[in-house]
Amino acid sequence: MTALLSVDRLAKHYPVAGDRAGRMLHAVDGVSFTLEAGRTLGIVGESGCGKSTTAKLVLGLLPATAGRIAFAGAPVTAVRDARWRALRRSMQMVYQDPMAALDRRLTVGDQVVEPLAIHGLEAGDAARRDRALALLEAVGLRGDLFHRYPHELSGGQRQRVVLARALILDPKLVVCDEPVSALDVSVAAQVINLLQDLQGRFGMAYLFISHDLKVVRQIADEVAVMYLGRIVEQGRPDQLFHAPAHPYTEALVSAVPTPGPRRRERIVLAGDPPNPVDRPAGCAFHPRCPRALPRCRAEAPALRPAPDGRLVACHLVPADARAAAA
Ligand SMILES: Nc1ncnc2c1ncn2[C@@H]1O[C@H](COP(=O)(O)OP(=O)(O)OP(=O)(O)O)[C@@H](O)[C@H]1O
Repeated sequence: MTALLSVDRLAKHYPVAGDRAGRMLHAVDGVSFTLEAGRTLGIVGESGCGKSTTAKLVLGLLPATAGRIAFAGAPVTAVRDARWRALRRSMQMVYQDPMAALDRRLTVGDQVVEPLAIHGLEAGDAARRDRALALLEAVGLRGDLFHRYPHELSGGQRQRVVLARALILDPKLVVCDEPVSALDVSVAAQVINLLQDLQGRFGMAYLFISHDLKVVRQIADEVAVMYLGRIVEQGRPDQLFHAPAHPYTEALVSAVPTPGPRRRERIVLAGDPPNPVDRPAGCAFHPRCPRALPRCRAEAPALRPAPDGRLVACHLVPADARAAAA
């Protein structure tokens, strides 16, 4: 079966402004993953690890330095031709700040139907209105908000409008970049529930980006942990939460408060993430790793399957013997 989205050794490097040595910033540095139709892949990691850049590359909003992206079997590039526009209909984006995504001068109803006009899919006025009302209902908004303006809504309501607007094109993939980070905890939980409900109803896949492991755990079928432009661990949320294998995942998980007696001791990592211009030699995590070995300073670990099927890039984690022999 062909994956809906397949990303192969994707990289995005930026020249460092004014750097005489011609050094490059490695924002994304060889990321590979696949996402099946109707599933959710979460991407987590600290600020600056390359999550948003990965999202923009997947959507064809930025040209990649290297690597390949295929969506429904067709290559994704950032060349804005007719094929790109057709692909973009099937891939929608939901950002952190709904106010920035909405046009202050348009009513809720007009915002929701606008993508139909942008993509030349205009039906009659009545049909568009019915479709918008159905989507407002699907995202849990009352029809009487149709004539309201974004500033008259709460943050949670605005994010629901953004979702209705994304869904009117019937996308196969919705890239959600920190979609609930700007919302209060209880509203964020409602929006996460709504996202799950909408996926059950409409069947789209989510690429769900967040710095918040707790949120990703709730929604994702699979989680990829990024560190300095690379995936360091990828597996099911329960695997990563109950027994994180990479010391970086372990530190992230230890920072998530858990109720009850099984409280973990929080692992505080030394220092900030290193600069992606001066990527440390060997494993990029070794300067902050509490368990680094001499080998970690010299040799970059590959992302390999562990015996339980997850992928881990760490010299401390034994590889699956079958995969190692292959
Ligand atoms: N246009 C650009 N030019 C140069 N460097 C960039 C550009 N965009 C991003 N970067 C750098 O690439 C790295 C990855 O950035 P990115 O925004 O993808 O990270 P992120 O994990 O999404 O972080 P955040 O959660 O803060 O958005 C950072 O070091 C960032 O400064």
